[in-house]
Amino acid sequence: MPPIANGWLDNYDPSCGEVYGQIPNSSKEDVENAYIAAKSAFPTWSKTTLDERSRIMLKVSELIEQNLDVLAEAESKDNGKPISLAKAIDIPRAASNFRFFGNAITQFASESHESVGLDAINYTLRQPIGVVGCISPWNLPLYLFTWKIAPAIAAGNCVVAKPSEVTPMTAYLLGEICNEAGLPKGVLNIVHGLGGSTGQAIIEHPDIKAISFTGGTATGAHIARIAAPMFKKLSLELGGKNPNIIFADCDYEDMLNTTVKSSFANQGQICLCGSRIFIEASIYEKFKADFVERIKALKVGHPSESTTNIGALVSKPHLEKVLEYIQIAKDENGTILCGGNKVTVSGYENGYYLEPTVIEVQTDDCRVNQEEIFGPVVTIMPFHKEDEVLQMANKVKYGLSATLWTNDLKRTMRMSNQLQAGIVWVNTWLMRDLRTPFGGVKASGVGREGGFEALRFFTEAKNVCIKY
Ligand SMILES: NC(=O)C1=CN([C@@H]2O[C@H](COP(=O)(O)OP(=O)(O)OC[C@H]3O[C@@H](n4cnc5c(N)ncnc54)[C@H](O)[C@@H]3O)[C@@H](O)[C@H]2O)C=CC1
Ligand SMILES: O=C(O)/C=C/C=C(\O)C(=O)O
Repeated sequence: MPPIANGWLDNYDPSCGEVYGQIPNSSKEDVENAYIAAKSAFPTWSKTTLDERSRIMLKVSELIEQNLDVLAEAESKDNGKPISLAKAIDIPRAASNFRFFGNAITQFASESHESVGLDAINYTLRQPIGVVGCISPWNLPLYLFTWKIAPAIAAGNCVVAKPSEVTPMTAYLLGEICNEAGLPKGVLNIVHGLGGSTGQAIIEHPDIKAISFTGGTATGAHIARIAAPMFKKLSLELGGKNPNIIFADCDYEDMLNTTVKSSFANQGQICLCGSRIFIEASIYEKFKADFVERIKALKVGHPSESTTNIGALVSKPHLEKVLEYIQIAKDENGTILCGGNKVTVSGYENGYYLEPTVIEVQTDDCRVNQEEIFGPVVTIMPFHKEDEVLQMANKVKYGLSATLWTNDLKRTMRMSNQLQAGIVWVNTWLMRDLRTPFGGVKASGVGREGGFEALRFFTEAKNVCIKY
């Protein structure tokens, strides 16, 4: 539906820097209408059988898979990521999110507790909350939008959902798919628009009782300030500055291949990317030479080219932010080992392309090692001792994920226990099992997504105690 106040926003194609469409800039009134539609759908949807909810969600998943090419092209055009990546990762994961939660809801069980000796039994209901808000970012648009919506509707809620204004296209297409799959009207209400107005209207809405948000830490803090005094349930998945810790005893080739991906996949715009690489001193010089050689070989190019490894950054302001950090690195006496410059792609001269950049830093407390850059920029530095690297790994305000490369089991256990992170990967990166808890500590967020954690978030526990 067009926005009531007829406000529109330009939508850019980052691969060429041109406007290619317009999206609604929804007002508070549009959000209110979305809320009213959700509220009226809730009594029926919350009583719809689990089998029927599951059937519709599996149909959505199937339709996402059938529309793989269209969705991947749309995602790539909106975001600048290589089409090959959208086809291999983003869109299949969006389908998995619906399939996973469509199945999970049929296995979700509540608990009972017998009060032995008191002749009483307690059972705990897990009731849907009502109308909930889902707000997602631009880096993995459909992947993260569906990661929130799927558990919310599986649990029987109705949703007001806002994708990022920077990458709205696949959310729009998902709406059509949900209609085709037979999701009843009002269960999912997608509103487009700016964070500060449309998003703000969602978080301020007195009757939207839970907010699931993924995005920047500053925005997360703002949302918490508004939502906490209203006693909303909050799930905040925020930024990261994740350590990638490499010991000399690791499987070197495997580590090198994976580290290229964990540094630069999706142009480094994944909150889980390992942006601070710490290497044991005995293999530092070898790693430095091999890594830089591999990064120099990556091809920056138009997202539609099958040979492109690194596409365009998502927006001009974001490109400028990342370039500022490269300047900060130079000012801090960091050494740019490769990259650092904008790239001009022939025929797409105004696109937002940047070389993958590796910076050698002297200390772990410089700004480029402490602040989230969220682009194709990583730092490297050597370490000598386990305690030393553990201390550096933990000495940031964030605590989302950490990656550890070692074949020493005792060290794995010691480090995993002490790393301040919600997720630790050992000898792998971004290996996802959707049943596992997903989220961060410290400034990386509050709450956990994934599996039954997400279904618990999107339900209220009510205990019933019966004396017999
Ligand atoms: N997944 C992650 O960890 C992400 C981290 N970031 C980080 O955040 C920085 C800023 O990027 P942005 O695009 O500005 O992210 P953002 O946090 O502002 O945007 C994420 C979502 O929140 C919405 N939003 C913004 N202000 C809001 C408000 N007041 N109320 C409700 N919703 C609101 C946006 O419209 C978007 O849908 C990035 O440079 C990066 O460092 C950005 C995107 C994703
Ligand atoms: O759930 C996942 O597999 C990945 C999530 C990634 C983000 O939340 C992010 O980059 O913001």
